[in-house]
Amino acid sequence: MKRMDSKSDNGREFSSDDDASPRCVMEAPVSETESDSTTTSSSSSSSFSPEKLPLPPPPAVAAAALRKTNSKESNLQQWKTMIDVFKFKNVKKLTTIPLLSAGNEITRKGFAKKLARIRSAEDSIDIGVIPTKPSWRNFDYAELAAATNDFNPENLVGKGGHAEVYKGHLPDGKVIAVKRLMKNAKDAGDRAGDFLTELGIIAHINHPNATRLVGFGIERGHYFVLEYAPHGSLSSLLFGSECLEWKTRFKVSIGVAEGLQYLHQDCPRRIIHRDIKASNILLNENYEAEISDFGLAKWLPTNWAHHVVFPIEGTFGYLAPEYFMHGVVDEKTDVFAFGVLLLEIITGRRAVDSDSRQSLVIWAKPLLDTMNVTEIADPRLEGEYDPIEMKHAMVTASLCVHQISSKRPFMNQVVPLLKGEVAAIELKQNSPATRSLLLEACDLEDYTCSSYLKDLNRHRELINE
Ligand SMILES: Nc1ncnc2c1ncn2[C@@H]1O[C@H](COP(=O)(O)OP(=O)(O)OP(=O)(O)O)[C@@H](O)[C@H]1O
Repeated sequence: MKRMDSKSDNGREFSSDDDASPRCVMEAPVSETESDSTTTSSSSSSSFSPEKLPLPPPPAVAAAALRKTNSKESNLQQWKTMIDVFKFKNVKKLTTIPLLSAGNEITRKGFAKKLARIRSAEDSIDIGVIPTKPSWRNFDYAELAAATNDFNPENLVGKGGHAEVYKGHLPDGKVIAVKRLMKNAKDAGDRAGDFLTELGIIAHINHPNATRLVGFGIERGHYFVLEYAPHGSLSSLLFGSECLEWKTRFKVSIGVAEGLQYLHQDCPRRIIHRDIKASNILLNENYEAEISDFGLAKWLPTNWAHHVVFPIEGTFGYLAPEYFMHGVVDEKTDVFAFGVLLLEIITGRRAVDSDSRQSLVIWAKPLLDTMNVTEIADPRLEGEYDPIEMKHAMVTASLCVHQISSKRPFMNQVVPLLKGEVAAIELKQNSPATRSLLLEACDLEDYTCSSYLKDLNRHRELINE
């Protein structure tokens, strides 16, 4: 469940290129005059003058939320304060975006160029698709407290590194999950920014295999109000006391794959999740998978092939090599994590064994290469699985955890592969040969299991330092 942050190997800082995304959310609730004055005052703290730049992108989801829900003055003030703080942070962050090459001080000209790139990427995004009448709303603290019996510990259904999740009931009988973000080491502005980014992303998503937003709360903390998933997380079922039957496992695998395909390719603004793992897959009343926890998710505009990000965040055991070694992130980072998740579903083993600290990818590799179904399958299944589905799952997992990112399939290839609608060989023949330069530099044809293990260990050392 724990995420970890770490420094890159030489300690240099890569900044996330996508500060643009939260800004889209942020600009919304402030009127033009207010917006201008806020930006100007923020900019005075930095050497760069954002007011000389093109106008910000049009309003987005938070505007819709605010228009719909905020009648109270105090509420508006709360938002405004959060927005002011966030804008200040955002401008500060933007002024310090380093160049991709290590050690280079960013120049004003370089920054302007970079920002122009960011803006042109944003401009290509059609955000007109945001629903004008969102079904979610702003909850008062009193409503959330009433729903959760004053955040009674008995209602606590889950706890992650960043949040506590409480089961609750609304007056109309709807069952909800209230995710209360915990105060962490970050300051108020960063927390508000993170909250708004996550809110913007969840509000944007509309797919049966992704968690559904009921609303949010901003009084006395930051809250997401989500549809309640009665069967909890895949992690609790897969590694629980009872054996999860193969039929459900396979259904969940397809659901997650379809949810990821939606995020990567089909939703109006492409999204990478960056923290796909068993505890972030929830199961609804029909045991259908819902991808949850968008705390690390990033917008991925169409004309950015990938990002270089810092800090490296995610969950140990699920991280793709190019990400934990070089900070390179794109949708293939999620594909790798999905491959690890598939291996967990197949084997009933965790991504990293808690005792031996052995990586599941390394353990499974020889069994995948030889298609050794009996050895790799979870012994708790006692052979009770569909061998064809198992083989499809193995072939898919094997391709997804390829050390070389460009050799991993895209999620719209994974779905038919997993369903057995296409063979791996056909996939290879139809794959486009395009490779990005940066990935080309990171991909080493002779990247072996042992070098992966070495990198993984080095990475673990860095986290523990
Ligand atoms: N909608 C929901 N319905 C039921 N249970 C939920 C729901 N959302 C979250 N949970 C439970 O709460 C746990 C923690 O939630 P979540 O992963 O969102 O928290 P987090 O602090 O962001 O986690 P992380 O440590 O990955 O950052 C989940 O693993 C799940 O068991």
